[in-house]
Amino acid sequence: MLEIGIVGGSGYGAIELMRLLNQHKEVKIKYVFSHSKSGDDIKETYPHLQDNINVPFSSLDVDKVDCDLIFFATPSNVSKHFIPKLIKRGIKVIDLSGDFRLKDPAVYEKYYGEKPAEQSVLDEAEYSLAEWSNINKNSTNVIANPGCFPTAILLSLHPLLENNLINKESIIIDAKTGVSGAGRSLSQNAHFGEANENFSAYKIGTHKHTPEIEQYLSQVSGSDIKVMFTPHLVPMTRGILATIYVDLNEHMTGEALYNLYSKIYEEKPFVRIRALGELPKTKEVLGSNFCDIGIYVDEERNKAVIVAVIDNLVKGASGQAIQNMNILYGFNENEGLNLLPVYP
Ligand SMILES: NC(=O)C1=CN([C@@H]2O[C@H](COP(=O)(O)OP(=O)(O)OC[C@H]3O[C@@H](n4cnc5c(N)ncnc54)[C@H](OP(=O)(O)O)[C@@H]3O)[C@@H](O)[C@H]2O)C=CC1
Ligand SMILES: CC(=O)N[C@@H](CCC(=O)OP(=O)(O)O)C(=O)O
Repeated sequence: MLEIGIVGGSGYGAIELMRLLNQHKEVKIKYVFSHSKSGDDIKETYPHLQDNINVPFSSLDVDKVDCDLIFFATPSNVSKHFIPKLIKRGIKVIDLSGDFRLKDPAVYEKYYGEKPAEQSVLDEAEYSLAEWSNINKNSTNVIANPGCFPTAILLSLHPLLENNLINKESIIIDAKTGVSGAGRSLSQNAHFGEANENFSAYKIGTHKHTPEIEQYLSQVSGSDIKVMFTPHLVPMTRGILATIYVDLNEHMTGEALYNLYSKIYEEKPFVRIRALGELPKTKEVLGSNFCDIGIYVDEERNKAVIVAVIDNLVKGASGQAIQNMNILYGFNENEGLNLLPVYP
């Protein structure tokens, strides 16, 4: 059994890790670390976990912790202070935060407003969009789990850039998220009175996921890619829907693009290409690790519109982190993640 620890224990990402790992056949949750609730019984904070997660919240001591792998489900500017020591002690790490996603420290500093991680660890960290992962059990010690918006967006755009099908300057991304994307701690935007019956765009041009998206797409295409990315907050708890507009390089039918996506994702169990004419809805992936993608080609205007949905807390965070763990250790990629969406 792989022994694991979870940091950020009382947050949404950690709770979702516990829900999913509880039915994973290859792992045992040895520690749930919490800096605010150390010593408390988990069920005092989360009664719904009663009798299922039987370890107390504890404090992380990097010199004493003894397990194989640690998930960090903490805000940015936390994991980078612990990870260098942990990997020196032979403990692998999957980081759900953004601390190790951006390779250029100056870009991290600009978008996160904080000092970047130690350069050597930043260099060795693997950004792992699970469907296109390069991780390897022998050499990977730190996995940077992608952000929630980038997950839906990069799975949608990867096939187009890899096959040089679009004008690289034409990418416009209009994305919507539910409020759980902001985490469990209180913030004015996620407050019921602000979010309920309301709909707003935010952080245009300044969102930290813009450079993350550009970094990945530039690697796939082999040239410098810039995108227009506008996130929106919608009054729902979970879910992301990204609508992506691109100019096609050459005339293409909807059927041809659908066939290309279907072939590319044929062997990837968590990406479902929806039938032509069908557009996915957030509830159709709720609680699951699926990313559903719908395709539309406007043949008159030579444009394609790709619509992708994920559950931000599963495929956008904890589910993908477990998928990455499965790939890293050679477990069945579906292990712990064989969940159909909750509907309605
Ligand atoms: N919510 C989402 O949809 C997604 C989140 N992410 C990323 O995953 C990470 C976790 O997100 P999420 O669970 O939603 O966030 P939450 O705010 O719900 O939880 C984060 C937890 O981290 C712990 N924490 C907070 N501050 C500190 C600190 N200074 N030092 C140590 N621990 C701290 C707290 O738990 P405790 O007090 O118990 O230690 C807190 O509950 C974030 O980096 C987020 O950006 C990524 C993709 C999607
Ligand atoms: C609603 C809301 O605030 N969503 C968050 C989602 C970010 C996230 O969770 O991803 P990271 O891991 O990159 O922080 C945001 O837009 O910043």
